[in-house]
Amino acid sequence: MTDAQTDQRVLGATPAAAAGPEHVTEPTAYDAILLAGFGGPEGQDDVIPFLRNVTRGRGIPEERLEEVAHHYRHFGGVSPINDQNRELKAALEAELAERGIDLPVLWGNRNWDPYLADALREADERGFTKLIAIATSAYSSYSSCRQYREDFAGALEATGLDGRIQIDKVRQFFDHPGFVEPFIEGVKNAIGELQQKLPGIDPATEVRILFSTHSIPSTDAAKSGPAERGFGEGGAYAAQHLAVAEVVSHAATGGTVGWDLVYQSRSGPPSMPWLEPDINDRIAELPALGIKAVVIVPLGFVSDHMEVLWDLDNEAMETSDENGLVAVRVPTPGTHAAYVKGLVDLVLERRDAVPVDQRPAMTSLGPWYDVCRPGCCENVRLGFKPAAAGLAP
Ligand SMILES: CC1=C(CCC(=O)O)c2cc3nc(cc4[nH]c(cc5[nH]c(cc1n2)c(C)c5CCC(=O)O)c(CCC(=O)O)c4C)C(CCC(=O)O)=C3C
Ligand SMILES: [Fe+2]
Repeated sequence: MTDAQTDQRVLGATPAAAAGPEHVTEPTAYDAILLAGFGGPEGQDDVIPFLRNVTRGRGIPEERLEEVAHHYRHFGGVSPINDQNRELKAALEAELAERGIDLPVLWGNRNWDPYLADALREADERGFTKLIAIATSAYSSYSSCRQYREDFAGALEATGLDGRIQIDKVRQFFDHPGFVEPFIEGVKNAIGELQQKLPGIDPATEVRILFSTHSIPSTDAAKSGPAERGFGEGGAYAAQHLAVAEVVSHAATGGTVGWDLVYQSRSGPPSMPWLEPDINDRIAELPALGIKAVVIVPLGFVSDHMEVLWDLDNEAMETSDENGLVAVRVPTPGTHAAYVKGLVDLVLERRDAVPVDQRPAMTSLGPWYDVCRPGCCENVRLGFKPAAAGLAP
């Protein structure tokens, strides 16, 4: 580093940036990939214990738990999420093998068996000490980033492997082409499908694209992303979704079709503000605007799990129907070849410390940080707990 660069870094640096690099500049010899999932029940007896795991200490009303239990019960008490992660693991292994990359994939969940702690015990038995985690979550917020990091720290503590195993995490990948391209393809296909179903429909005036993501408490949203970067009320969480929605809309329709960012799956008590508008409320407003059909894009999710199957395919479809709208739901990335390839690219980018200007990012917000900044994605209600894969607190 020249003196000028050193000076600039010191003078221009926020305290957080001074605490360590945002993007790694040294390669790391990882031993294995840790695929970190949410977890879900696999039978009726698992439903309540799973829901208790997810909501412990979170102030989620009992009525909401009963309602969500009913969603799982409807599908035999089985969430599709674990099978989807088994398929993703197999697809990653096939992609790694094809590219001649010797990195085993270990899978562990935050909220259900196999747990993160199980994956860490397996790592230890196999002599692995450096893991690179891929969480099945693309955006920045407490629930979608920091909570995974806290659960890594909790699992290290619970297994006594803290200090012996290092867990790093690939950057939030909301604007990585591997995540974004399947949505672009999906929106293009969905508009074609609507034109078949409703011959003569004018997408520019009669179709609306609804980009849907998980609602989160407004206080969490405001604190999402690095503490030193102001993103306004919705924080990095809303800013990232808006930026990706803009890219998808432009690539799929040339920006000719109107769109909204909407939220789903709100769960806190009514007294607590969560991000809005709810997808169902927005759908109900559309007929008055001359809209005849909607494209529902599960932009906040990586697979067709319960929030997608119930809250979109069931509820939002029904609301569309009640409002006389034809609706098509776009697939999530799932095991789309571009997504699987993209996740492997993210691991290699981090392993090899690829320079920032050579990292793919489809919005001006990225490529996102490798190392979460101090205070990143705070949960004001819960305070800071120890978290791996980032700078303290
Ligand atoms: C941002 C976000 C994502 C996307 C990022 C990511 O994917 O990580 C996500 C994903 C998921 N959420 C899921 C399930 C649940 N989430 C709940 C509760 C909550 N989610 C929240 C946020 C998010 N959640 C929040 C702020 C709460 C309130 C409690 C708290 O403050 O933590 C509850 C409790 C009942 C309820 O309140 O709904 C359940 C059962 C499943 C599994 C689905 C399946 O089984 O197929 C998945 C993938
Ligand atoms: Fe959730």
